[in-house]
Amino acid sequence: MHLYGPEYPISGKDNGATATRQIELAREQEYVTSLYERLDLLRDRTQRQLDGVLAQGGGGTHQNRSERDSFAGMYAERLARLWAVENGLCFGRLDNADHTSLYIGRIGLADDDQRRLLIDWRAPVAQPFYRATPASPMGVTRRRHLQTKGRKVIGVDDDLLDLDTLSDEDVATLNGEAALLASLGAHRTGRMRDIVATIQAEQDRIIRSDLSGVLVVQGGPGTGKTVVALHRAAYLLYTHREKLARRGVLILGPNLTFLRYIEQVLPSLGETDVLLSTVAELYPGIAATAAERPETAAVKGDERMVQVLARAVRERQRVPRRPIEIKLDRYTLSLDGRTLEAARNRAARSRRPHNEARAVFVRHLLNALARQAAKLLGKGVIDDDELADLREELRTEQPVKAALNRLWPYTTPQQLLLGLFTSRERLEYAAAELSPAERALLLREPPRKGEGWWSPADVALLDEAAELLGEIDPGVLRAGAWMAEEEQAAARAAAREEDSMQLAYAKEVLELTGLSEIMDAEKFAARHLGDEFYLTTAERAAGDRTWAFGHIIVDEAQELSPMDWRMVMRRCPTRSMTIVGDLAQTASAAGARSWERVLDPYVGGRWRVENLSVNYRTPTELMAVAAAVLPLVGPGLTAPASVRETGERPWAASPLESLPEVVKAEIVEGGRLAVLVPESLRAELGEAVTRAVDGAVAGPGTATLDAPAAVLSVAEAKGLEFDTVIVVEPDRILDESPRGASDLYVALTRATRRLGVVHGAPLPAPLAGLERRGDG
Ligand SMILES: Nc1ncnc2c1ncn2[C@@H]1O[C@H](COP(=O)(O)OP(=O)(O)OP(=O)(O)O)[C@@H](O)[C@H]1O
Repeated sequence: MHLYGPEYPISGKDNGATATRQIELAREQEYVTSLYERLDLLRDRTQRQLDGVLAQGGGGTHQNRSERDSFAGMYAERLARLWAVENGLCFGRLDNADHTSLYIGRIGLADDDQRRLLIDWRAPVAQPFYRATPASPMGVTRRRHLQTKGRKVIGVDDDLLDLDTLSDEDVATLNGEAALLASLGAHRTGRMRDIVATIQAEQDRIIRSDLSGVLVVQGGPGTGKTVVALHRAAYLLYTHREKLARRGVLILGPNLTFLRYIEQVLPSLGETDVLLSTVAELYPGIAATAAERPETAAVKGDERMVQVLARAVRERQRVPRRPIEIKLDRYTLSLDGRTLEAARNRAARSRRPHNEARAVFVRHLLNALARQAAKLLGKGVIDDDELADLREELRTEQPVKAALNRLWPYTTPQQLLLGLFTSRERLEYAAAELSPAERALLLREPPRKGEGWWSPADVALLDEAAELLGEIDPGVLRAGAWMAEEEQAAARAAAREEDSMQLAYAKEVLELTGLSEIMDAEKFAARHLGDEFYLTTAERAAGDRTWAFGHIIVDEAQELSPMDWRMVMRRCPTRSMTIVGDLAQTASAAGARSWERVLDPYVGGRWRVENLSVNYRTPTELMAVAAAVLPLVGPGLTAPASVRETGERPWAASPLESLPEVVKAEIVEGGRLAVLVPESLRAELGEAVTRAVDGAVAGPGTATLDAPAAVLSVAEAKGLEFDTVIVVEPDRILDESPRGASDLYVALTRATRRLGVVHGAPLPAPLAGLERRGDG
């Protein structure tokens, strides 16, 4: 039963019931108004507390300042949280069999006597709001959804769970599902919304599942995997705040547009300190934006690259068989093959990474050189102290330093990969297990000025290389003498950029906290940001390659390559993870085909899987078309069941040239529209549509989220949804990649209302039966 407010007039057939509903609405309004009054009061109080701290100014001891800053940070954060929950503060009520009622909302509120006024949706007592059913009412007689607009209650919608305990009047005001269906039928805005008011029972189980261990959430398109994963992040932060606030939560998504699409969900749930990232951004300081062929990315993602990189590092440690000479002012020293080999073996046996094992290698050789020098100086037998003195003397000699650098060079991950991928000889040495064709895919030109060189698939390789190479002593790194000249310039430029970023951040912090009047941003940056004092956990984690997160959520997880998984697992030694994906949607050639193969190497069968089976996005009529394509993806796959019908039938139109006109005609229907095209036609069709249709935008980029019409490749539309989708040349989408069938399935499942196909080439068999529209 839906109780409509004045903005939703209902038929006047039953005036008695209408009056009852109006009274009911007025009652709820009264309560909701009192909650907002409480919220306003808390905001005022917190603002005053913040003002009080800020009024103390910037003086005092370091300890005073740091205490003040952390109080200011705490109050500012609390204030931000209180402001974030303005919309939809309270969205539900539970009536219990013991005649008590609880109101459920985005945060918990209590009065000054600690009486609960509003329960946070994540609290255990709120669980029945999402889980109770007539078969298992969990002590609840009625679940009520409150619809609000601003601070006004505009509708009330009830689920009856225990008929016997309700009065006749109550029974007259009951219904279910209206809140969910109203939410699903709404126009899309280009940004994902939270679903806190309408979480379904199967989703709630996942959201509240244990923090520890690996949880796989498998589900077809539109089953809410992403939105559930985000609510799970909010739930875990609420329930394990202490643990997770320290170590942080990382959410990985497939691309930047997707991250922009989901970025408002957590703040709307009052959680701001979560790191959203793509795999391509996981190596601090590297912007991995270069495009490359999918076949190349597949080779880079292959597990055999572990061996390739290990051998590439060993190649840097090769020593000559012939003796080498080191000419000093007073004498000439020499190192024979055997000594070099012995030093190398000793360093290798230390099992330290390359840059750290260098100390072992160097020490061994310096000892050999010092003994030789003693002999040449006629010193006979020398003791340990004398040996040490000679060693240190030799260490500073330029020719000795040069020889050691040649024999065991300090190496950064960037240098290792650059050296490997730009040299046929090095590739042949290091990548023996790859076929000549695979090696050819890896070989490439050195970087050109102003051109991005690193691709997303390189990031996991850089990370692997960083593990094999280890840290370079910061003193050595700062001196930079071991770097080539252009690298030194790049390092200096990076340092300058970092400084200006810190300054910009300092200004932002000061403005936010109202301190800008009394504190100079430059001094503030020097004092606080230098020691990372003011950074949030997520910001600190973003800048640290070795950060270990408290929990990681991987969305569209089927796309990660084995090398990506190695990197992600290194970021989460406790293996507390939520892995969200759909194997039927795998597009990347290096992506997953089974969760066992992905996870068993790391957690040996100790992972649990939850399935989501209901599609909340795509109506039945559209899902039938997508389901027909599923057998092309693989045998035995089933499509999720849609939760609603719309009566809108999918259609097909020709010729291809009619596309701009078709888009113009469809755009009139309102909402957001996407034209999903094969990669090879993207430029051409993007141009044709944007020229003809006002406001249309061609991807990639986040501007496509806000445009009324966007032309995108299927990869760019991953994880997104639109009111209307037009899929172009499905036959070419199928043929264009080894996982073309998955791509087509993804494309056909992006619409929430309307679906059309525009084609020039014949339609693939599963789509041949589509209703024709206006063929010319
Ligand atoms: N309980 C719910 N109440 C309201 N809306 C919901 C609910 N569950 C899911 N939705 C909506 O359904 C749509 C699909 O959700 P989501 O994008 O999370 O699905 P997905 O499984 O990640 O899809 P895909 O794999 O196709 O990317 C979103 O608009 C989401 O808000």
